[in-house]
Amino acid sequence: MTTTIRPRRSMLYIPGDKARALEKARGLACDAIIFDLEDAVSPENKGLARETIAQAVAAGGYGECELILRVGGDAVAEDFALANTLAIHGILLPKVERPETVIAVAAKTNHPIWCMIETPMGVLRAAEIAGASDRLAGFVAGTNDLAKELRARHTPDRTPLLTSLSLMLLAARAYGLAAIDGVHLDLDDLAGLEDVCRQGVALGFDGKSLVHPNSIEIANRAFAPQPAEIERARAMVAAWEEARAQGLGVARIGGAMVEQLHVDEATRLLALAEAIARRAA
Ligand SMILES: CC(C)(COP(=O)(O)OP(=O)(O)OC[C@H]1O[C@@H](n2cnc3c(N)ncnc32)[C@H](O)[C@@H]1OP(=O)(O)O)[C@@H](O)C(=O)NCCC(=O)NCCSC(=O)C[C@H](O)C(=O)O
Ligand SMILES: [Mg+2]
Repeated sequence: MTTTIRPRRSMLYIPGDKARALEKARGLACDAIIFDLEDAVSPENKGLARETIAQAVAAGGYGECELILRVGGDAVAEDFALANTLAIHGILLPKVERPETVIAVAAKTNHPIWCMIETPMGVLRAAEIAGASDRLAGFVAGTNDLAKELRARHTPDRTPLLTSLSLMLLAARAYGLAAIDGVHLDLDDLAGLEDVCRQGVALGFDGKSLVHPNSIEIANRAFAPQPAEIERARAMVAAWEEARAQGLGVARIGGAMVEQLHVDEATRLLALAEAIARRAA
């Protein structure tokens, strides 16, 4: 069995007023682009950013990339007006703290909705937010705002953020939503980026939000199923089919017991690997 699955290993933010970066992104291997109208754009450049994004999206050339518009800051009504004219795959709402925000936005646009969880209230109400609308596609962690609001430090192991990240993930998964990890601050620390990507995978995130092209390859590699995992998933499915053919409800590979739930996860992993391979081709 193969299920439809969309790789979201790498989501690259691009400030909406940076025409050169929007152009460069056409040749990048990220799974998604977040056109930013919030924190990365100064209030005086918001108009320019809207125009630049509109031209870039109309010109196209982003291939299979999922295109998402982050609205926000001042003049948010104009951001929604723009979103409704664009051929994009979703809008991202910053600093969501209550389900009513999602419900109100669902009435304003037909695009799938993503929410940034990046405040203490957003984390505490993540489950209510996740269940607010069937138009919700996923959560993106805003670890910078979160650290600021918590008065936490950015430590290499991210211990101060783990409770918030886990609560956000629990809520996302409870409602079948995607979950994307926050950005890595130090652009030159690629070893550190690799470590936090591994941590994000272990926590259960689907991918990582990024601010620079130099981090795409690392995120793509980390959030893709690893060769050993693919091999094991195939072995699991084969062992399971053999067991089922004998009327059994449990199988064994090596020292490990295999039940339906393990096969479900192996099947998801294989579908993700296939989707990534299709994209690379
Ligand atoms: C961080 C940057 C300001 C660094 O810019 P710069 O020093 O100019 O980068 P480089 O000279 O190394 O750039 C090399 C080339 O790569 C292109 N580039 C750079 N960044 C991007 C990008 N994000 N997307 C596409 N292309 C990019 C440059 O144009 C150069 O190209 P070329 O001309 O061919 O050499 C900059 O990277 C940047 O602006 N990044 C995005 C910042 C951003 O969007 N921030 C907001 C989102 S993060 C956030 O808000 C988190 C969240 O809300 C939270 O709370 O945690
Ligand atoms: Mg933020």
